[in-house]
Amino acid sequence: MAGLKVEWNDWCPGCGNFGILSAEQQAIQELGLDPKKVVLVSGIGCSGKIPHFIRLPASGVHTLHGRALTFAIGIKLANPSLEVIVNGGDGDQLGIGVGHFVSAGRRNVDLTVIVHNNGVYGLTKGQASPTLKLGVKTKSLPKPNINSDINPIALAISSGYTFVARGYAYDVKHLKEIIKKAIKHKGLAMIDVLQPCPTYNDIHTKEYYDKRVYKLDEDPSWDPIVKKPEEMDDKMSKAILKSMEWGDRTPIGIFYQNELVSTYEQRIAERSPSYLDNPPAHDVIEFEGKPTTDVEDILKERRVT
Ligand SMILES: Cc1ncc(C[n+]2csc(CCOP(=O)(O)OP(=O)(O)O)c2C)c(N)n1
Ligand code: SF4
Ligand SMILES: [Mg+2]
Repeated sequence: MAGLKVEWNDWCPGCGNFGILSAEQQAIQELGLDPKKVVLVSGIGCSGKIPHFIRLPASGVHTLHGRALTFAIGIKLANPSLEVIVNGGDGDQLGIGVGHFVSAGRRNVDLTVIVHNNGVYGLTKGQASPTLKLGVKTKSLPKPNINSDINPIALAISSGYTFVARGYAYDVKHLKEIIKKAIKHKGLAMIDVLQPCPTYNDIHTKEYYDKRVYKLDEDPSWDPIVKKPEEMDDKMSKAILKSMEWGDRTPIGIFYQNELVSTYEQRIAERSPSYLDNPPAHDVIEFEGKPTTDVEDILKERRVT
């Protein structure tokens, strides 16, 4: 899908996805990234259409439901010089894909993961997503939600994500700044974006969030950045506690950031010194239909003696 220019868009009027798309596009441009070195990887859902709708000559892969993160990790590890951004719904990443979401934290691959948190399965007409709270009844549910919810911020922090933030789709300027920081962060970044779905979620609307969201960065005492290893437990606990604030006052901004943890790419490079200069994507794997890769050569550096 490299360089695809799409002039249409079929999101419903007022959908929060427009704000996310705009913030993401502006973040890429303001950081001065070469769009040809940016890859957007999405799952299945309304949110999954971002790689089609972006107006930049970036590459995009619209993958399978719940599997965007696995494709993204593969792309980044094959070619660490690419900037890889994952876009997926709350159902995609915290329902069917939650196993990948959790285990990705152990590796800390240098990626940005954006969760479009609308409380519903938008594309399939409004079933409850994993972020909808117990007892809440959105308009296409016949009865109130029978399941408890997942807190994406607390889950990401406890899984090992090293940049964890929340944005609001209707505050594009603020969200853009968070996306820029997440992209610049060295390690696995997750942004939980409050994304109104005016078609199926009549509870968490723009009017609902406009009254409730407040910015963490406006509180001078809030410092989410881990600067010394001994601060880690305290900052993690404070961030998780803060993520439990919900309802009348809902915080947005950076909850936790820690660049003291090595990335998976650095860990591989320690074992295979040529990895970063000569990653797998540079290998010529076939010539005139015949494989050129000598597996013995690749395995040499990894041999356990
Ligand atoms: C393996 C698989 N299971 C189920 C589906 C059906 N399906 C498509 S999108 C979707 C949920 C979409 O919700 P979410 O991930 O929250 O994205 P949104 O549409 O809200 O952006 C489901 C269950 C599918 N496409 N593939
Ligand atoms: S169904 Fe909801 S999430 Fe999907 S495009 Fe419409 S408003 Fe957006
Ligand atoms: Mg959803």
